[in-house]
Amino acid sequence: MIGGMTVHDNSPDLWRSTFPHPSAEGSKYDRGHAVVLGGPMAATGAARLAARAALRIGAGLVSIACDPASLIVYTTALQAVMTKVVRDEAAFTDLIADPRVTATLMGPAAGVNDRTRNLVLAALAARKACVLDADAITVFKDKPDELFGAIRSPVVLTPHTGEFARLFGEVSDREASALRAARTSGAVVLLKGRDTVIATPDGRVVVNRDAPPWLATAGSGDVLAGFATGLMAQGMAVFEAACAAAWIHAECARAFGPGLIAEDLEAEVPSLLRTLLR
Ligand SMILES: NC(=O)C1=CN([C@@H]2O[C@H](COP(=O)(O)OP(=O)(O)OC[C@H]3O[C@@H](n4cnc5c(N)ncnc54)[C@H](O)[C@@H]3O)[C@@H](O)[C@H]2O)[C@@H](O)CC1
Ligand SMILES: Nc1ncnc2c1ncn2[C@@H]1O[C@H](COP(=O)(O)OP(=O)(O)O)[C@@H](O)[C@H]1O
Repeated sequence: MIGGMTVHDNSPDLWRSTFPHPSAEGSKYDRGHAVVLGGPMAATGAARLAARAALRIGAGLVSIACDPASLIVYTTALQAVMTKVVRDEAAFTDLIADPRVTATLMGPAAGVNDRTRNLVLAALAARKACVLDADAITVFKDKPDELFGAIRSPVVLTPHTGEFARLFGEVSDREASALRAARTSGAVVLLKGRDTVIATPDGRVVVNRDAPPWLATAGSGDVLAGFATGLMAQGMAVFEAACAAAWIHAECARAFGPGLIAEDLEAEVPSLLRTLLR
């Protein structure tokens, strides 16, 4: 108990019973379809990292929704991840209206502009499981209430400390700040750092402690967002998916060791999954 809050340390005991297991009879469609918003031509890496992470963690299908100009980059750089050209908000809304689309990820290198803002609002209007990271958070810095008012479905916000401050004010006590933010926004808030705090609007608080320092590397947060999205796409509840993603993310970094770059994280997933699914 800290300051009237009960805070649990993250461990598979908290979420293993709801971790998605592929069914023997199922097809890829039974494992969910995640749609990741791609960044523009000059900033495709973050969405690519996230999309591959979502696939690696078990989503049956992952598509990157991209503008026509950047299609060539995504299609040549990715194989198992699919690409869908999205010219405008209406096309994005149509894409995610497919009942087989089960989760969306918005924000990694999307750009801080009206397009990102409108597509985030479109994603939230679809009322599907949704992860909002990076620019999907920053783009609402002047109008956080507009974002909070649009959150009516299972949503995870994954800010680093700087992004957190843009919506909620400076972080003081990390657990109390994350809990306050979850209550204010109506979303699960995953506040990243060495100790990552995951808090829900109904008062649950979990801390994933002592991630190795080499996890603080460019693109690592994009991989984390992809893990959470891939788990939610498979139907895992939003809080449990956020906790599982944070735990797996840190364990992948621990397993790889120093010298890690973001691309290395997903290679550690299969051995962790073998243990978790046993
Ligand atoms: N390979 C890629 O294409 C990558 C693209 N990225 C994208 O680059 C854009 C900028 O991302 P940034 O994460 O630099 O964010 P921002 O540029 O939005 O914010 C960074 C600023 O926030 C402040 N800050 C405070 N606490 C911080 C913390 N704990 N970690 C980081 N910054 C903190 C610092 O003043 C820092 O200058 C985003 O669109 C992001 O998705 C990054 O994800 C890195 C990898
Ligand atoms: N000192 C630290 N020790 C361990 N992990 C850290 C530390 N600082 C940040 N991290 C982790 O590194 C990741 C960085 O994510 P983020 O800030 O979104 O970077 P990016 O936008 O480059 O992906 C987060 O998962 C965070 O929890």
